[in-house]
Order: sequence, then structure tokens, then C-alpha cells
Amino acid sequence: MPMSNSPMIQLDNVTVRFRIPHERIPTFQEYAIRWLKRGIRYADFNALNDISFSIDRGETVGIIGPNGAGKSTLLKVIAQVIRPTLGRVRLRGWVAPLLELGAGFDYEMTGRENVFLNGAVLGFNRQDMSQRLGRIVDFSGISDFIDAPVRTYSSGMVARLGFAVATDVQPEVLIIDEVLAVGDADFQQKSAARIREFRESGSTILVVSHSPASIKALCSRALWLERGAIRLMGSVDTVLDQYILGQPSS
Ligand SMILES: Nc1ncnc2c1ncn2[C@@H]1O[C@H](COP(=O)(O)OP(=O)(O)OP(=O)(O)O)[C@@H](O)[C@H]1O
Repeated sequence: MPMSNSPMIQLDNVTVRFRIPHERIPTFQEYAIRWLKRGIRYADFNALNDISFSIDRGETVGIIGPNGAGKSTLLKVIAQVIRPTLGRVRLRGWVAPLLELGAGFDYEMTGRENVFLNGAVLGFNRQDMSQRLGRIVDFSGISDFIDAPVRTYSSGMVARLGFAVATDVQPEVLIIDEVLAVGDADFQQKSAARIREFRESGSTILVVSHSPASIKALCSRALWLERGAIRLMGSVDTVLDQYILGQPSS
């Protein structure tokens, strides 16, 4: 099979800027008055600041960093959920993002209906999804609840179902934001095994986790983000050893 040498994901000088009110405005009324008087002062805040890197086909890259470092923002900009303020994101594959858990779910609908809904979002029709349904429900391990509305599910159950749908459809690029931390130990093992299968079949994977151990177990490269900038990117061992050294508990 001919393989292109060009990267699967490439970011060139990506900056994501949010505009946030400078001071806390206690009520909506106060906000409206200030807005009319042009009295709201904003501060521009770069959640990502001039980020450049590329990821090749088949790489599994773990993203680590403290709270607020910009990890989720980075995944969102790669999944094209948000646009960069400056710079460019280039993608060469079909992406299945598992960002906020259950973000693609309608909580009033049943688990079964949501499988079809999620499938449609990922580009699959009803017939495709009917064929996949049994396998998805099986993997999620929530078959007893599949006809109950998702609002009755625990966050772990939502995670199981979301993960089962998004990873049944063999994406070329799989983007996973902290999903692995949600399920119980049994599900964490199952999902890690599934990610390894994707890795072996050549998918490109990006995973955010606060757990250096899960990143070590799954990834070949790691990217350490801090205050919106790359602190270090390299082999998983090099980056995590440095990262762990910098943690207050060590
Ligand atoms: N829509 C938004 N508007 C304003 N600020 C935002 C928005 N989204 C994120 N931010 C800010 O950008 C920064 C980075 O957020 P992000 O969620 O990417 O961090 P993170 O590294 O994923 O953090 P965590 O580990 O806590 O999940 C934070 O300071 C956050 O408050």
C-alpha cells in the first residue's frame, strides 16, 4: 500500500485567543448596562500560543500538562471544533473526536437512539449502524440499560457508550480527551486494549491524560504543554521523566 510521507496532522504557528471580561460582573443586568456604556473591559488570553508540530501516520501521541495548560483546546483545534485565531491546522485523515463526554448525545433519547444519532454525526446511515449496534452495545457493557434515556446513565456509562460508538467506526485519527479516566478498571483495560488495536492497525492517535502511566503504556511520543506553549515534545520516556521530576509530589 503506498504511504504518503506527509504528516497526518500538522500545526503551523497556531494561536487560540479567548476574549474574557477583565472583571467579574455579578448580574446580567449590570453586564447589559456596562455593555451599552461600552464599559466592559476585556483581556485577551492565549489558551494556545504559537504552537507548531507535526504527527505522522500511525503515531500515538500523549498530551500532558497541568490544569488549564491548553490540552483540551489543542484537541479541539485539531478536531476542527474551534478555529485557530492565528496559524494553520492541516489534517490528512478522517477524525473521530472523543472530546467532552456525551457532547454528541441527546440526553432525552435512549442509549440505542443515541448510537444512531452519533453514527449519523460520524457519517454513517441507519443501515450501517444497525449492523454495528450489537457489537457497540456489547463493548459498552450496558446492554441492560440501552433502552433507557441517557439522562438516567452515570457519567461512566455515558463514557462507555461514547467510546464504544466512536471506536467501532475505525477512524484514521482518533482523538481522546481524558475518556480513559472515567470508566471503571475493567472498562479502562478494555478501552486501552482497543486503542492498542487501533495503533497496531495504523491509526493515528492523540490522547490527553493526567496519568503518566497510561501515556507511557499507550504512546510513543509525548507533548508537554504549559500555559499554552510546548514545554517539551519527544519520546514518551524522555518527556515523562522530565514531567514527573517537575511535579510537586516528587
Ligand atoms: N471558550 C473559552 N473561553 C474562554 N476561555 C477558555 C475557553 N476554553 C478554554 N478557556 C481557557 O483556556 C485555558 C486552557 O483550557 P483547556 O481546557 O484547554 O486546558 P486543559 O489543559 O485541558 O485543562 P484541564 O487539565 O483542567 O482539563 C484555560 O485557562 C481555560 O479557562
